[in-house]
Amino acid sequence: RQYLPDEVSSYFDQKFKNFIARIYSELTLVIEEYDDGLNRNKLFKAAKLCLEPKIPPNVNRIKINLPKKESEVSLSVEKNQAVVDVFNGVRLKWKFELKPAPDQELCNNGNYIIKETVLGTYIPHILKKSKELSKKKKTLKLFTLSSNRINHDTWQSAILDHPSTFDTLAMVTDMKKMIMDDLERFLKRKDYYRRVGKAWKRGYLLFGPLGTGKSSLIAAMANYLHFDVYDLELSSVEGNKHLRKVLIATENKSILVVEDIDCCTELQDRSAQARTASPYWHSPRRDLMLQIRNLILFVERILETFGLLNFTNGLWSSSGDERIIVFTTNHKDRLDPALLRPGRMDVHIHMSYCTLCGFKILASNYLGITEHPLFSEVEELIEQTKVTPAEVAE
Ligand SMILES: Nc1ncnc2c1ncn2[C@@H]1O[C@H](COP(=O)(O)OP(=O)(O)OP(=O)(O)O)[C@@H](O)[C@H]1O
Repeated sequence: RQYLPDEVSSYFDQKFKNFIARIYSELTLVIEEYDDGLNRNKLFKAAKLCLEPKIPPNVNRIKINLPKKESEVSLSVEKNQAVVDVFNGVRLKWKFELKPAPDQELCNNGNYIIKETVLGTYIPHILKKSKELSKKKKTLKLFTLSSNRINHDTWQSAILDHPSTFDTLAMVTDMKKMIMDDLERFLKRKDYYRRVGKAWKRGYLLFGPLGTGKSSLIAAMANYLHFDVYDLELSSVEGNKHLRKVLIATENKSILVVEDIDCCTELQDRSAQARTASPYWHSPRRDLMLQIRNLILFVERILETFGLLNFTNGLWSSSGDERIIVFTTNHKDRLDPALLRPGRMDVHIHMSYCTLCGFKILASNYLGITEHPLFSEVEELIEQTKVTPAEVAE
């Protein structure tokens, strides 16, 4: 104590403690992919993102992949291989393990096991780095529900490579600007939503005839925001419980799309099916049977609508942040008014027939023409007829 300065003695002290810790103590942290069976653990995702580029020299199994929009082959470590990361002089050993699924719900589950870790600094470092990496992410994803009966509540992803942007969209300029401004405002309003006690989400209803660009607009929104898209087909949802499960499994910063919302109940088709399937169809009691069946279908329809309202308003909205939900319909008049009220569908966008402005955008996109002597004639004609942008494009 008399001869050694404090800095020097504490340096050796620390080194000695580290040495002892290395020999005698080993801490294992387990990071499950799902925290309670439903919610994805953000740390798991962050760790996966940060560790993927690290290929240790002694690994003998490496996955290679050439993703769509990329020019370089990407490498990643196979399951059950260890990856070593060094942080502030500490070696951290990560292992991605596949647990045998306790039940089918968690068949994608896995654990990252960390040895010798520094909770206070290393984990925040991983979270920060993963945020930076995901900002740089180039490819968007389109998620659809798995058609496999066993894991029908898991989302399968494909690369979303839709070229539609707000520039290529045939739409009145003011309307485009309104949508872009609305999206921008939504992104900046995290604190506002918190302050007023509302979930940070925005609902859009796109309505209009077939081929007026509803899907193209959704793709343009995804490209503009750089958000992944979840395409939810209501016909593949088996009741409220299933719906809740699949919605909770969606990620933040995403667009949930429910197309053709007016077709979801298929009441007419189902009553027709019920009629043909009925053994009483040719019997004197058929009228009574039909009435009962129709009543059941009516109740079913109410329950489905109720479930839909429930999820737009309740659980879904509180289970994530920065969500956009887009409903599309060709028949706005057929929708339940409760579904249209503000707070559920914040912005109603009418996708209408082609205007001169839209025509000019399409002419420029398809033919590279920005001025033409026939434009004045086109202007007159386009006011007289109803033609969709899809027809003009064709
Ligand atoms: N507003 C538009 N701007 C640019 N292209 C459009 C537009 N509307 C339609 N198209 C063209 O027509 C095709 C079909 O359009 P899209 O699928 O977006 O229409 P939709 O309204 O979603 O149709 P549906 O209701 O049948 O799903 C697109 O691939 C695109 O090429």
